[in-house]
Order: sequence, then structure tokens, then C-alpha cells
Amino acid sequence: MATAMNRVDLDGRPIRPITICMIGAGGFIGSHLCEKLLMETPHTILALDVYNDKIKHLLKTESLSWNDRIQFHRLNIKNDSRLEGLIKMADLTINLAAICTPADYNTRPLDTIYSNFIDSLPVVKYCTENNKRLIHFSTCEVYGKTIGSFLPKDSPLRQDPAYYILKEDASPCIFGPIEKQRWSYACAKQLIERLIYAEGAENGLEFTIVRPFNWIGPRMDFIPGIDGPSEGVPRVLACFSNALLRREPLKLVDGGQSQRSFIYIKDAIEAVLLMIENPARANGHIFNVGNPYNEVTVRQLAEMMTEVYANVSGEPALEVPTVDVSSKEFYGEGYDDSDKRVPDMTIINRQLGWNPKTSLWDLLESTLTYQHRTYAEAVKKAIARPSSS
Ligand SMILES: NC(=O)c1ccc[n+]([C@@H]2O[C@H](COP(=O)([O-])OP(=O)(O)OC[C@H]3O[C@@H](n4cnc5c(N)ncnc54)[C@H](O)[C@@H]3O)[C@@H](O)[C@H]2O)c1
Ligand SMILES: O=c1ccn([C@@H]2O[C@H](COP(=O)(O)OP(=O)(O)O[C@H]3OC[C@@H](O)[C@H](O)[C@H]3O)[C@@H](O)[C@H]2O)c(=O)[nH]1
Repeated sequence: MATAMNRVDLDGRPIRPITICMIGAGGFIGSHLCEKLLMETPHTILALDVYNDKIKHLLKTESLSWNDRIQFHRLNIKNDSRLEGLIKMADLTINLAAICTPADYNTRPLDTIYSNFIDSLPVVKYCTENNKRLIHFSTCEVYGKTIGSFLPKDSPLRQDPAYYILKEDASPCIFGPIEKQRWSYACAKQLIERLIYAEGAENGLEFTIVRPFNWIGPRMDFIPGIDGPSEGVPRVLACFSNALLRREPLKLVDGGQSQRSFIYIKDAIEAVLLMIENPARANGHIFNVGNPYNEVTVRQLAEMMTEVYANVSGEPALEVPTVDVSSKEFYGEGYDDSDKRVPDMTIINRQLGWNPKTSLWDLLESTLTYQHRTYAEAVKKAIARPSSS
């Protein structure tokens, strides 16, 4: 069990317990960060969210030794006057709140822009005005498309890292035209990054910006019709898990040619903890947090998940495990895609000495074991129920 004793930062200084105002604590990343902070550190969490299902196991259990170190506040940051008081009570604010599923970007662009830009404005303002440190969650999507994607398909330069590696302090942000509303999210995140950076430059805000590169693991999103809407479209891990659980082919959008680097949530949370506990090394920086060694096409991801799921469930894989679907059919009008996302790790290595550890196979094994254990029975029952229509 963690105590305040014996814990030192990267420069050997004792770490003093702090209070953290975590906005969006009830989500996928928030739930893992709360677990880590409660189990391995002496810090206190003011957990803010509209939902708390994913952190229920951490709340209100008298027998848990961290009982007095987490308080849940059910609130919507759009319209709640308690927000400034809670930020003032804390030493550090971590803002995770966002609409962040691609199916929403082109179908609910206004909600997406409000959520990712407008709703964050008071958070940034209260941190600046009250001299509070801010760790803000942005996204790898701010890079948009790679420079290489504009080269001819057969150009050898496409293999040159200079044309695709994404660097915080050098790479441009390349989005599609306005009618491709997919980019509403990336654009809103980019503008809030610029605002935070400007608050740092002009008003002395102490900030760190995190750009997650496809963090995946247990509790990510929802399984449609089980713990989320039947017609909902979560991110790819949950979409593919849902298909595997239902024994349906995995849908490959536009042939599954896009590439992503996936990182295990537990590796990524280690990086966030280093940022929290090493402010002198993290302040003023933007950090890529991803695993460049776990790069695959979406098609390869589907194939690997199919194989791993067959191992962990004991059920044979489908004979035809995938099916192609157009992005228009799957996401609707205005969808577009990032072609390739490989994070440069120079800055996070230099500042925090952090590296990801878990291979894609291993992280899929533990995640799909969780998905099978958590959902297989419920999905079987849902399939067996006669439909009401
Ligand atoms: N998971 C990833 O790989 C990934 C990648 C890039 C960026 N991010 C960013 O990290 C952050 C967290 O992502 P996540 O994957 O945990 O998503 P998530 O949807 O699981 O968590 C977001 C949480 O914020 C809450 N929230 C949203 N609007 C709110 C509001 N107005 N008031 C109070 N709470 C609100 C939601 O209820 C949810 O619990 C987001 O900012 C996202 O853009 C995540
Ligand atoms: O069933 C599916 C779901 C998704 N996909 C594809 O899989 C890829 C990954 O899709 P995801 O839903 O995980 O989301 P993306 O990687 O495109 O964006 C994510 O990036 C980082 C964060 O900011 C957000 O969590 C989200 O925007 C995309 O190319 C998508 O088209 C499928 O082929 N089939």
C-alpha cells in the first residue's frame, strides 16, 4: 500500500501528497488513472463527471483504505457553478472531459466543437486566474494526415520516417476541407491547445498537454446494446469486441488500410503519473504518449483480435472473419481518416525517461480476456431474447 514515505520524483526529491481535480474521471482513461492514484500514491482525487459507472468499484466502500482520498462530484462542466470552487480546492486539474468517438465528429459536429473547445474554456480560465497547474488531454488527431499521404502511392519517400513520424514541436497539423466534418474534433482540440499554450506564454499558466495515441484496454467505451445504446458506434476496440462477442464479421472501414499505433492503457497511465509527480519536467511541454512499436493496419488489428479472441474464449474463429464496408455507409457523410500515426518519442524520453512496454499481442490478450469475462454471457442472453419489433 502506498504511503507518503519513500516516494521520490525523478530528481530524487520526496513527493508530497496533492489534491487533484480530475474532470472526466468517470471515463475510460479517468477510471484507470483513479485506480493508479488510489492504489499506488497518497494523492487525493476530486472526481468530476456526469457518470461514475466505471469508477463505482473505487467509491463509497468503507473497507477500502483509500475511502477518504476520492470524492465523486456528479456535474456537467457546461453549466455548474461548483467547477471553480473545486479547481480552487485542488493543487492540479486534469481535464479529460470530451466527446471523443469518431462516429460523433461528422454527425454531431456542433456538440463535438462545444465539448472539445468551448466547454474547456472555463477550466483553462479558472486554472490561470487561480494559479493552478493544468494537465489537459488533447489528441494525436491534431496531427491529422501525414505529409507522406500526399505523395504518389508508389513514391519511395512514403517509407521515409521524415514523411510520417509525428513530432510535437515540428510536425504540421493537416486537416481535410471543412465539409469533411470529421476534422471538427481535431480542429477544436488544436485550438484549445493553442489557447493553453498562449495562457502559458502570456499569463504564466503552468500546463502540460497530453496527446494520446490510441490508448486501449479494459473499460474502453461500451458494447452496443449491453452497456450502451444499440445503435451507438464506439471506437474500434469496442466495435471489434462487439463483433467477436456476437460472432459476426468485423467491419473494415474502406478496406481497413489506415494505420494506427496502439498502446496499452496501463503503460500510458505510467506516463501520466510521471507528469503529475514531476511538474518541473512536465510543465510547458506537449507530450506524445503512444507505442510506435505496436503499429498495424486496421485489417491487421482485426486479424490479430480474431486470433487472440479464439484463444481466450475457446470458440473457433469465423470462417470469414471480416467484411469491407464504405466509410459513408459506416459513419455517414463527412467522414475522413488519419492515414498513419506513429509518435516520435524524443520529448517524453528526454523529459520523463518513459517508454511503453506491452506488445500488441499481450495487450489484446489481457483486454479480450476482460471483454469475454465481462460481456460474453450478457451478449448471449441478448442474442437469445426475441427482438421486440
Ligand atoms: N482513449 C484514447 O485513446 C484517446 C486518444 C486521444 C485523446 N483522448 C482524449 O482523452 C480524454 C479522455 O478520453 P477517454 O478515452 O477516457 O474518453 P471517455 O469518453 O471514456 O471519457 C470522457 C469522460 O468525460 C466525461 N464528460 C464529457 N463531457 C463532460 C462534461 N461536460 N461534464 C462532465 N464530464 C464530461 C464523460 O462522461 C466521460 O466519462 C479525452 O479528452 C479524449 O479526447 C483519448
Ligand atoms: O468497426 C470499425 C471501427 C473503426 N474502424 C477504423 O479503425 C480506425 C480507428 O478507429 P477508432 O474508432 O479507434 O478512432 P481513430 O483512431 O480514428 O480516432 C481516435 O483517435 C484518437 C482519439 O482522439 C479518439 O479516441 C479518436 O478520435 C479508423 O480507421 C476507423 O475507420 C473500422 O475499420 N471498423
